[in-house]
Amino acid sequence: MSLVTPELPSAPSALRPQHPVSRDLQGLIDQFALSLRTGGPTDRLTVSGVSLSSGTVQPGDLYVGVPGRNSHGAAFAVKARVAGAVAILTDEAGALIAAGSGLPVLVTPDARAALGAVAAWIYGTADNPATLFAVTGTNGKTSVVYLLFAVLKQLGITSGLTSTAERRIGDLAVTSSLTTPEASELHALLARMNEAAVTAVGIEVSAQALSRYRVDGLIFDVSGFTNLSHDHLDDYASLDEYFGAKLELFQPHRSKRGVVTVDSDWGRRIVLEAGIPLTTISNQAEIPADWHMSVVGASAVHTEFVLEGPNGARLQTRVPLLGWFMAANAALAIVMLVDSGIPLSDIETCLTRDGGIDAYIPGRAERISGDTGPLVIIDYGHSPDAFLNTLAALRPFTTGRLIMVFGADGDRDTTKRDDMGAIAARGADVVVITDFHPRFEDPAAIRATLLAAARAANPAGELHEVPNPRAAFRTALSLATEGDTILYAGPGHEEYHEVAGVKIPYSARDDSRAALREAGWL
Ligand SMILES: CC(=O)N[C@H]1[C@@H](OP(=O)(O)OP(=O)(O)OC[C@H]2O[C@@H](n3ccc(=O)[nH]c3=O)[C@H](O)[C@@H]2O)O[C@H](CO)[C@@H](O)[C@@H]1O[C@H](C)C(=O)N[C@@H](C)C(=O)N[C@H](CCC(=O)O)C(=O)O
Ligand SMILES: Nc1ncnc2c1ncn2[C@@H]1O[C@H](COP(=O)(O)OP(=O)(O)OP(=O)(O)O)[C@@H](O)[C@H]1O
Repeated sequence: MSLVTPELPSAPSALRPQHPVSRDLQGLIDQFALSLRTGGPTDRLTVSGVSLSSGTVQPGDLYVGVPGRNSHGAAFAVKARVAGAVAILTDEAGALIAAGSGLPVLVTPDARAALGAVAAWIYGTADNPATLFAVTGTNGKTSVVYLLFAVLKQLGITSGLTSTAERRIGDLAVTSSLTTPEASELHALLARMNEAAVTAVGIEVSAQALSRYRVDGLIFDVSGFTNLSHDHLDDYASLDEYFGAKLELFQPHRSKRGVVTVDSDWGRRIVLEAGIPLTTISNQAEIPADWHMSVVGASAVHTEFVLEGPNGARLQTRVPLLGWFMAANAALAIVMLVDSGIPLSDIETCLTRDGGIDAYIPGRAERISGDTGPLVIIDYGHSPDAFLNTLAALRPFTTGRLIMVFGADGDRDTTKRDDMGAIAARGADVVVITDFHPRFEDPAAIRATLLAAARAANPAGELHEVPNPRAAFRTALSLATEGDTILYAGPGHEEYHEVAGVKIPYSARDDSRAALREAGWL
């Protein structure tokens, strides 16, 4: 039985503490040396929460207005007041915009930079009683956070997580929007977790979160690094800059200690440039590291591995997930737990009792098919490296043809598309190119780029272009038979397809299950 089922209840109220705090607004002004520009007296006002968006303001909130790509948040001060905000915190430019809003206007030089500390003060989360784990890297963050959660549950420890897929407080699940919540939401969530007696939290930390102060006001107990490869070059000028954002997690103002995968030059650079004590882990025997993971057995539904560490430490266990990289993610999670003070022997005892890690990770190398028909895997991979890894992981379990369905998302890093097309065409026998969140880009142009790259990489390869994702999957299924594998990469756990600003309901998991049933395979 899987540890976590996808059908858990969704409860947006779980993102806020159930027992709201009440903080004196004047105390906030004094604590952060804020200047009061306009508005009425503040001496009797209290604050019970904080919000970065007028759309999420709850009565009693401090509304924080920051400049964005489209507008200055201060422009929504009236909306925030109507929703119940008691004051606005903003910058000098915002103070001018919010002057007539009827809210007391508190000014600080950079309101986004102040948000984490302010939210921690309001929610009382600065000295968090829970053990805080952070995970960063291009691929594997969500998986490691879920694996931490799973092992903690098997150890009997009530834990929480924030990830691209979900926020979790014990068994309660809430759908996520951002990978790492804004600081206002993160501290509210941690306060809610404290109420629920959560004693360990896994937090997925994107590079964007580090660059945008989203994890300010916290110091992580143990931070993990998976890997770094081409992604997000729409946000960063170079891979070096992207790396620099992630490196910050391994400095003393962010984390107490770290566990770093040293299989890449990027991991080895963290070892040289970090300012905190580090433990190293490698998935390759020849690379020197404190811990080594090696895969000792695999099927299409599980991966068995051995983890060996200092002083003869050794653990052999399995994950109910496909691919060496899931074993690497599990090994990283286990070493992070050991570095937080949990004895390896305790972990071994419960994993042996349960026959391995009891984890379910929505949309990550997730098997959709049953016992007959083609093997169907839905995966959230949308970077060249993720394609490379999942295709390589699936090949040994494919006696027939490996069919890959994928697209590239619009309004995101366009420079990775050539590699995505080329890797798919070289690694799969049949490629079906479809649309995947074109957003405001022309979907036909995105497909044309992928098709050209795929054709150039493998001129003799079988290529199909099917714009509609539902139809694309059905095309793949019509080409498949027993022994074949279909890898549908991109949508993972997501429940919508985003076209020109509209989120059209679409679950690749549900739809591909339906298609398998229509074809008589399920
Ligand atoms: C590019 C970027 O970082 N955008 C973020 C930014 O939005 P923006 O600059 O477009 O904001 P805006 O629309 O100009 O609005 C300015 C301010 O007014 C507020 N506002 C706006 C309209 C309104 O009616 N009321 C209101 O209060 C907004 O909340 C915002 O604070 O500020 C918003 C909140 O303040 C963020 O939610 C939003 O993240 C968007 C959704 C985003 O996609 N971010 C990406 C880059 C991201 O962070 N991705 C990583 C994942 C990386 C991975 O794949 O691993 C992540 O951690 O999620
Ligand atoms: N350790 C790993 N090394 C390389 N590829 C991986 C690893 N773990 C996962 N992947 C691939 O990356 C995809 C995304 O995995 P996951 O969601 O865990 O990563 P992520 O870093 O959280 O990405 P995102 O923030 O976009 O969700 C997986 O579906 C798989 O294809």
